[in-house]
Amino acid sequence: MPGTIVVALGGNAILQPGQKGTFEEQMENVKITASQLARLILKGNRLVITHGNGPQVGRILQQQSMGEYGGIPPMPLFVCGAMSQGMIGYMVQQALYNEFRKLGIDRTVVTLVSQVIVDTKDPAFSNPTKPIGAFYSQQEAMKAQKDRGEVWKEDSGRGWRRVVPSPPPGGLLEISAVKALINHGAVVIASGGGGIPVAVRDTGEVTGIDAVIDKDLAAEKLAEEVDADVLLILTDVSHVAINYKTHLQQNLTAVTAEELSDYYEQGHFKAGSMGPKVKAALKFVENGGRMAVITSLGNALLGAEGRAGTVVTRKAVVENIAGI
Ligand SMILES: Nc1ncnc2c1ncn2[C@@H]1O[C@H](COP(=O)(O)OP(=O)(O)O)[C@@H](O)[C@H]1O
Ligand SMILES: NC(=O)OP(=O)(O)O
Repeated sequence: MPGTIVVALGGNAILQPGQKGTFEEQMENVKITASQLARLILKGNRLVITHGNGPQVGRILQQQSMGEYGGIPPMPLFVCGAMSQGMIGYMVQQALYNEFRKLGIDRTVVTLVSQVIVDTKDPAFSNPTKPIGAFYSQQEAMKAQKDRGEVWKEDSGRGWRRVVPSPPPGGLLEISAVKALINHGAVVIASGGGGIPVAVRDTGEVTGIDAVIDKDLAAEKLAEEVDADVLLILTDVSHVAINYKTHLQQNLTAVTAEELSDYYEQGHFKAGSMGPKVKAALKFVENGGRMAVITSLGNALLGAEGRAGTVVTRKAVVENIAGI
């Protein structure tokens, strides 16, 4: 059944672990992603796209400190977030334009620079959890902690990454523009990297604040705002698993919000990776969304129909093809 789908693209859809992160590599990944997304449009769906920026915003931040060599002032983390929205939005926008042209789809694609309100008093500011940038060895991580006072953590058995504060998303300032563009028939790319974190000051002005919002939690908010039928979270694993990376690992296919919530409480999903995806999926269906799906990019088409990946509904109504 076609409907409005909010698609949350994981960092992997844009930059895969082990890749250097050149423009060409990222563009190639984005082209593969775009061909999947275009097929969702061909099936009659309306798409709102959001994306992660963890790998990119960390690299942009590192590039800033390299600039100091020539006396060029570095930009703060929240500006790096804005840069990452422009960079990734541009790549997705162009790749979709070219894919639509090939397939004879007549749709405008628009990227919106999006600001998301956060609470400066949130405890997340004193407990960094969001991994950004590339993966490093433990030795390199310890050195960065000592030399630069940064916080680094091990990320799901894949290596060490810098972590930064990740407060929960509040409202998206540009939401009325998102809605207007959807109603106009455009494919909208919004709230990239979870949105640029901004705080409302006493004067009522908003200003940027150093943090990286989780894109899955921001995607859920966006999905509620645009009254989406499906929240489709695309990442680098085909399923959410319980007892992940143990000999008892079991992939979840069709699961009710109640069951998934129990697994969440039991601590099966890591903070900073699968945890927020599960939290976003639960919130979406608990607040009335038809279905939330967490799966890999290659499963996007079947996933959008609840026929692949981990499919979360309020009640077990979806027939899931186990194993895909
Ligand atoms: N219980 C789990 N089931 C599946 N994957 C998990 C689980 N816990 C942690 N992960 C990790 O979560 C990763 C996906 O999260 P993340 O790297 O944040 O994705 P993305 O950048 O695509 O948003 C997977 O590659 C996997 O290593
Ligand atoms: N902002 C964010 O959540 O990015 P990733 O999904 O790339 O970690």
